[in-house]
Amino acid sequence: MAVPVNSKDALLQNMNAGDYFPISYEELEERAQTVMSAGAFGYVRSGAGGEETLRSNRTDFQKHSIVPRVLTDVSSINTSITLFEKQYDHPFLLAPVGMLKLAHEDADLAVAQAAARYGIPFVQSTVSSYSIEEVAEVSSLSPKWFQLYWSNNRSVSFHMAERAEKAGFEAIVLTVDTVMLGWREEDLRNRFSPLKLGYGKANYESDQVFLQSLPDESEESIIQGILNNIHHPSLNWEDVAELKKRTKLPILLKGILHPKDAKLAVENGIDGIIVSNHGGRQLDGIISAISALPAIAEIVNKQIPVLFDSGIRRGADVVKAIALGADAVCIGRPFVYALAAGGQKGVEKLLENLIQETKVSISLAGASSIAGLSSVKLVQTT
Ligand SMILES: Cc1cc2nc3c(=O)[nH]c(=O)nc-3n(C[C@H](O)[C@H](O)[C@H](O)COP(=O)(O)O)c2cc1C
Ligand SMILES: CCCCCCC(=O)C(=O)O
Repeated sequence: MAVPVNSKDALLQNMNAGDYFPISYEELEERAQTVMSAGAFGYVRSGAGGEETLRSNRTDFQKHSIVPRVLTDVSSINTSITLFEKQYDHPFLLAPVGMLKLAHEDADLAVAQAAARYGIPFVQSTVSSYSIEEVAEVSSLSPKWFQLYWSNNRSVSFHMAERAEKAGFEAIVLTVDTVMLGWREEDLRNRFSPLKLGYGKANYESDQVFLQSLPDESEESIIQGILNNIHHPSLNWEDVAELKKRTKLPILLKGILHPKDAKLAVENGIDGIIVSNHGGRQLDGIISAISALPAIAEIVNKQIPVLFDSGIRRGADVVKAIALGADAVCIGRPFVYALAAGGQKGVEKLLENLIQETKVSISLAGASSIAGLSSVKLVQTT
């Protein structure tokens, strides 16, 4: 399958394609709903509480409008970015999403291979459906980062980071907004718990330090052990400092929304941050991620990379987030739905469309590079 190089090629390719594959986020979500169980789909789609934040992640994007420039010669577009001294062709990563077997049997293996095809970093979750080593095996030469969920037993956290480093992962993303799971009404309604179903156990059942902490290695003990480990309300800056001492990899904190925490991250020598509200899945009623971004970008002032997620659905969203100060964005739910709808090929199709739509959006905004987006004007409406 050739990768389209502009919107005309994409249109032709789509016209010649056999089966229709959903293009928009809305169509993808609809398709995913038809192939996933109600519990699994509800888990992916939903947000915490009354889903106010899930909604504002989108509606606040719509409050920012691009004021495009014309006659700027956009015949040559460069969408590459550099993070931690490595260059990537596209300004996006795939956000960590746990328990991907809920969407497709091939889960992380399919997604890692799709991302590899475009040189897009895949961020593997701690609660992934395949282990760190299994993902490394299918994507040995391509960029991948590891997302760490802190564990009550610190030695388990340090050991997971060590395994990721050994397996060739290039950064550690420590998620700091999920010290406990948010109040998720949809899952309560559906009586749905993917952790209890065992979809997120791959990294635990293959971790000697974790296994040694259990009374025995039965399935029941493993699941109970994960549940005990994953609830980690005491996580604090000292733990982060300790983690930093234990790994050579850059560490990013995911889930930063307050400028003071962004400042503390810089002061504590953290290598990067991800502005995110976890896709509205943690605390409901909090600031949308896009509203939090400008003040954080301002305080960080380019000292470390600022990544962004929660609400990216289209190329124009990528333009807006970068114009508001992000260095790169992470894609979440769209790739989960694409995985459910078409496995690895589905994720590839999504990425192709997103790459293409982002290029078109950057060009039509009047810029020709990611750096050029910082001077694209946005106006805010209420
Ligand atoms: C089903 C699902 C599982 C997720 N699992 C994780 C996870 O294991 N670790 C993590 O840091 N974030 C996790 N996230 C949050 C994503 O990394 C990301 O912040 C979020 O999906 C962004 O919002 P969006 O999907 O609406 O764009 C998960 C999100 C979803 C939808
Ligand atoms: C307390 C950690 C459970 C992680 C579940 C995966 C996740 O992040 C999610 O949003 O769901």
